[in-house]
Amino acid sequence: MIRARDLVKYYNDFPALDGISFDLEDGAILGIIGHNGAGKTTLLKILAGLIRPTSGTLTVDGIDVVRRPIDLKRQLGYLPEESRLYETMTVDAYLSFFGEIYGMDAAAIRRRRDELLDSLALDAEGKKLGELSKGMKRKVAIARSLIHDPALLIYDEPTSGLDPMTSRFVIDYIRDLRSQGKTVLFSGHNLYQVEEVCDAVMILRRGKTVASGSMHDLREMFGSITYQIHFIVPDGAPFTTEVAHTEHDGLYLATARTVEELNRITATLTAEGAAIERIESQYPTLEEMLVKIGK
Ligand SMILES: Nc1ncnc2c1ncn2[C@@H]1O[C@H](COP(=O)(O)OP(=O)(O)OP(=O)(O)O)[C@@H](O)[C@H]1O
Repeated sequence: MIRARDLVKYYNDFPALDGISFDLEDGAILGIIGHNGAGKTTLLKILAGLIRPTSGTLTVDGIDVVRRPIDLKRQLGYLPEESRLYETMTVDAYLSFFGEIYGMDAAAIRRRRDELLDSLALDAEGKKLGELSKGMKRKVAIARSLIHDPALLIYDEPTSGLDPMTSRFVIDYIRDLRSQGKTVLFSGHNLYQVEEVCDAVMILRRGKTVASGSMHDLREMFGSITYQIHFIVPDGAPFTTEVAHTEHDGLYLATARTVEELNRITATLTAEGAAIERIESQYPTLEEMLVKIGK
């Protein structure tokens, strides 16, 4: 369980984070989104114990991360926004090196490394890190974050710069990590992916949380569902209605904002001789929410 209270981070006199609080249960995925410079990386680095907040408290499973960041290391896997890999090392040597840092024995390292390379579909036999594609490098960095089988993963823009296929693979992989019981916090600019995979989303703006919760909570917060009522009217029949609507090539469309309004409109239209063709629910997307919030 992560418990953050009133985290503040100043870079000189600039408040990059300005009072962030949240709780996150084990085994959940939290997506952190916001415009460039909103404070996502700063928050993730604090959560990973890499930088200290100017003030505020943070505990992960009872460990005080601000006071004892080293104690968190064993159960934490961190993927930086840009991971610098040791270009001349092979993948095997690189992952072994990090396994050793975590005190794993050679057999355990080999087992875990093979398991990870297999699950990440990474075939880099004998290749040096400097010879790998961007997608392969990202997968190596993900394998590195998982070598010691940590319970908490903090991923800064895990799919940034990846092609759609690799990006999808990484998102599915993150989903699998949750099904293994791991807790994942990640930042991203691909809002569709965040929306798809996260149990909870936090929207940052200028170092503050402007909204957070499940996608359901956020949709409610940002103006809930609208219902689009598509209907047709019998050929040649004169059709007049009080219901506000648009018409294009014989296809009519009316919009309702509540279930009550939806029921009222469909009843009225039907009584007036229209046939309801279909009703579509429309939710505000994360992208629309970010646009609404502004920079
Ligand atoms: N080491 C630093 N020294 C001074 N200012 C910094 C430092 N790191 C970040 N900042 C500033 O803090 C603010 C938040 O930066 P941060 O990298 O956390 O944002 P972000 O939301 O991750 O942005 P992006 O989406 O572009 O990666 C920005 O205004 C940035 O310029």
